[in-house]
Amino acid sequence: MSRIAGMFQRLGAEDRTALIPFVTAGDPSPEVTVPLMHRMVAAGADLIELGVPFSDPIADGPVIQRATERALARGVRLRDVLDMVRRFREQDSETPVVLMGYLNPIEIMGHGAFAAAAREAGVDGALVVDVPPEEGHDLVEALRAENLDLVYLLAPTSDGERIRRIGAVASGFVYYVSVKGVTGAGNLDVEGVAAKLAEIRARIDLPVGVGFGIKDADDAARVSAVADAVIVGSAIVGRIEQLADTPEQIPEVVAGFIAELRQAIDTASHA
Ligand SMILES: O=P(O)(O)OC[C@@H](O)[C@@H](O)c1c[nH]c2ccccc12
Repeated sequence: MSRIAGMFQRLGAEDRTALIPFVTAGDPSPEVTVPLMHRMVAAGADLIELGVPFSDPIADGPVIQRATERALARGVRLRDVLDMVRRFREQDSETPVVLMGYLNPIEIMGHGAFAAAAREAGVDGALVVDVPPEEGHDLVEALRAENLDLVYLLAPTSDGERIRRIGAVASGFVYYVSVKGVTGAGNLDVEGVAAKLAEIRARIDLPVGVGFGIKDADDAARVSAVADAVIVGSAIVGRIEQLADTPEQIPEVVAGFIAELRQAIDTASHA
């Protein structure tokens, strides 16, 4: 069983919802990321979604775009991100790591080379935003050959046919984007999310993570009542941005926020 499937199975048995923080690798500097990942796990993160910096991040809102710019300014590239995961794995063999990124840097490395290097570094899966499920893409085959999970995005606009198509190729979990637009958007409609999740679950037998627009403990609690995982990006990355000049404070402040989210989720799912 994959590390991701194992994590969801373990939490499911306890009737708990997973907490998935997103951070951009190398933001605000390369040294911060690995210690930050460990602190997030200690504070209650169940899986880490690690963003690979890319110069044209079409799906990302301003907060994550600025994080990407900080990381790129420090020269952080795909190889460096893999290296961070390798170092993270020296002390953590349990927590799944999913890389979130865009196709271009992967194509430059080569699909097969990327998949092999990701596997070897200890990556568990990838969410490649600009690879749609209908393209029987080489990358998909390459990742599958290395037993890496493939995470796909579903949106409020995804119809039954698209949900079915994604169900045929996805593994690990599927990511439901709870609001239209880019990351960091507002207006979380939990009832709308619940209705769409029922439609997804009728067609896909995988855990469903929900992200986009979850900005505090209250949002996390409400979403955790309906989702298998709560994904939080911009609210964390915004805190990192505020501490960009005092990076030594980042792990502690982010861990404090993660602990708050964790507690809200556990209280809500046991309610
Ligand atoms: O930032 P938000 O609104 O909390 O949403 C999570 C999101 O940032 C993270 O999962 C993510 C970052 N970049 C992405 C690109 C596509 C889909 C998802 C993402």
